[in-house]
Amino acid sequence: MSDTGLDHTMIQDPAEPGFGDYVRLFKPRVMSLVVFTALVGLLVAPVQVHPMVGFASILFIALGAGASGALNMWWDADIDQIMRRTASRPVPSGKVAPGEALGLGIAISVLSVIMLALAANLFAAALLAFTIFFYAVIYTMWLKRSTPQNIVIGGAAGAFPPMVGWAVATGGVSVESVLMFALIFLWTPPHFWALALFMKSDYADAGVPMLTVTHGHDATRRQIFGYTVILSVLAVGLGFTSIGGPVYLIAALVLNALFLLGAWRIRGRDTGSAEADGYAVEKKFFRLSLIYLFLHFGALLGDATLRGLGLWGGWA
Ligand code: HEM
Ligand SMILES: CC(C)=CCC/C(C)=C/CC/C(C)=C/COP(=O)(O)OP(=O)(O)O
Repeated sequence: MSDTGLDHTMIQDPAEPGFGDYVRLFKPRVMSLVVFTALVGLLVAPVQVHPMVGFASILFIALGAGASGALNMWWDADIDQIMRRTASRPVPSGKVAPGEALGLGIAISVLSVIMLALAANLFAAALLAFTIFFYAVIYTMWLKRSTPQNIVIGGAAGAFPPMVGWAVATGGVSVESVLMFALIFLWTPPHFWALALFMKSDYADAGVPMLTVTHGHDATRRQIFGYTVILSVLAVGLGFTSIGGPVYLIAALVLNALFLLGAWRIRGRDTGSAEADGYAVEKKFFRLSLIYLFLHFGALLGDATLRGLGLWGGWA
């Protein structure tokens, strides 16, 4: 056993890993939305950066995000091996050796932070370093296996990227960048717990104390609704700041009405009714959560474009 609790005898000798295995080590699908929120944070900031600086910064943020994913996969290989959804990942399936995942994760993390400091500024780089540390150490190594509040607190890691993007452009923090952080922070519990409702047995088998496992489905349904109410207020409020505008406000009103409706329907169900329709409502809500976040950030870009064209002058 390693200090991660990973029984390496259960993992086959790493066969020749292909390029695709290394790509999967970096959790590209999840990280694509993370990187998009960082890009929006950078583009909606009141200071314009040179396109080359912007491009390089996003590349280094993407590398940092991917590297933190590799560190997560290295540490979690023992539980990923148990869960059906994750068993075929490169480390638990034996395609990439644990030491290689760790080495790549550390090397690329350090490289991404140094390169962001050189391309943009020290503050943005420090924030990226903190985000990587938060996801790989605070969430993955500490909270995930110790508390059902794991994803509430740990979710902060996924919320930092737009602040990093904003910091690339401005070198600092603002009310707007904190509100973008809060949007993702409050979105993470409904996003994840909806999935946990239809994946409970996986986490229980792996001994991960997700809320569904420790407090049951009914409590999780109530929590999803509670977070969605607070999220909706904040999401609409963001529309009245300097980065909001008509595009965002219309999108936020529609998306939050749909999200609230979905959360309300989830709250009104019990395990029996959910099992009867194969968790259709929860699965739909999870898919909607991805569209929800993508469109909120996309709409912020829409208003930034209107401002750039002189078609929208702000609320004041
Ligand atoms: C602690 C916080 C979070 C947890 C525990 C979590 C968990 C998950 C899980 C278990 C999946 C299932 C599919 C998979 O394994 O790829 C998933 C999917 C996804 N998550 Fe999250 N998530 C979190 C935060 C975020 C954040 C902050 C973002 C982006 C801003 C995000 C974006 C996505 C996307 C895009 C997918 C779909 C991936 C696909 O199509 O395969 N998640 N999430
Ligand atoms: C810039 C930067 C460093 C960004 C990091 C962004 C970040 C923390 C994203 C978190 C999203 C994510 C994959 C959560 C999965 O939780 P999990 O790892 O418990 O899920 P799993 O069960 O699928 O492994």
